[in-house]
Amino acid sequence: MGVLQVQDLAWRAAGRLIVSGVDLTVAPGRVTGIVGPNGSGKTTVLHLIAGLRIPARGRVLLGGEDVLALSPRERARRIALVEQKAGTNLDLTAREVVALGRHARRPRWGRPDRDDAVDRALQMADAAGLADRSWATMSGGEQQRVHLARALAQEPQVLLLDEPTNHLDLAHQIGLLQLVRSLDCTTLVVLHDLDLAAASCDELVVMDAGRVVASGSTAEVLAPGLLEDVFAVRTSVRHEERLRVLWHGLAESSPRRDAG
Ligand SMILES: Nc1ncnc2c1ncn2[C@@H]1O[C@H](COP(=O)(O)OP(=O)(O)OP(=O)(O)O)[C@@H](O)[C@H]1O
Repeated sequence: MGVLQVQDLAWRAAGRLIVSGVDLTVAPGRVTGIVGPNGSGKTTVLHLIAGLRIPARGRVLLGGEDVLALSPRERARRIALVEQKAGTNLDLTAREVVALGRHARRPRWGRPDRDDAVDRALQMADAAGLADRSWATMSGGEQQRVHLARALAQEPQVLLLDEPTNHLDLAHQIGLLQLVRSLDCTTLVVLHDLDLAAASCDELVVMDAGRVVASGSTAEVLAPGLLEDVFAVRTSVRHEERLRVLWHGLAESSPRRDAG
């Protein structure tokens, strides 16, 4: 399993740079969180890493190989993305949605063997009870668990998660992040909840206005001064049985926001 390296990444749309100068490195098996205000470029970075967008500058290397040089099949065997908003209009059951994740792992010719990976993935995502339910009738949180199962069924080296907990109840939020930590995957996860990020990420990357403004170990990065600057919120950071971020209210003013 190779290291994930993002080097000097930039992407342009509608005549403006949406992200630029983005560098990050995720070691095999580590969980790195990306945090930042709305519109700061987090989803764009995940899409660039997944090879869904072509960078204006820079590159993404997985184990030293440029992800854009990989065939779509090879990319799907190595990288799985759970999108923030992902729907399908097709009338599929949850099991059929998860089976889509096996596409790149099936033999190209001949009948596929019975594939236990779909059941395993459904169980890991606590979605086995949903297997025969219609995708279209599921709640947001149920759909989110099935999407995670689809990504797990890919058996990827790199797991990219875009706000994977935003529809989940608290037990499933904690369960998902514990699961992610237990996987043998290199994981990059976008989170809005700084306390969940504190509890579950080895490293953090903070984005603001399309740039990385801080990165490093979670304990180093989560400093109230930086959080006030970037998020315009007053916080305190506690080292209790785990690292915790508590918010106290909006900041009076923020130099970074006021400048923007
Ligand atoms: N195809 C596009 N054309 C024009 N602008 C775009 C396009 N895609 C993204 N953007 C803009 O780029 C900026 C960054 O978007 P992105 O979705 O990466 O942010 P984000 O940090 O993930 O935000 P959020 O926390 O709200 O999900 C936003 O201002 C968005 O409107």
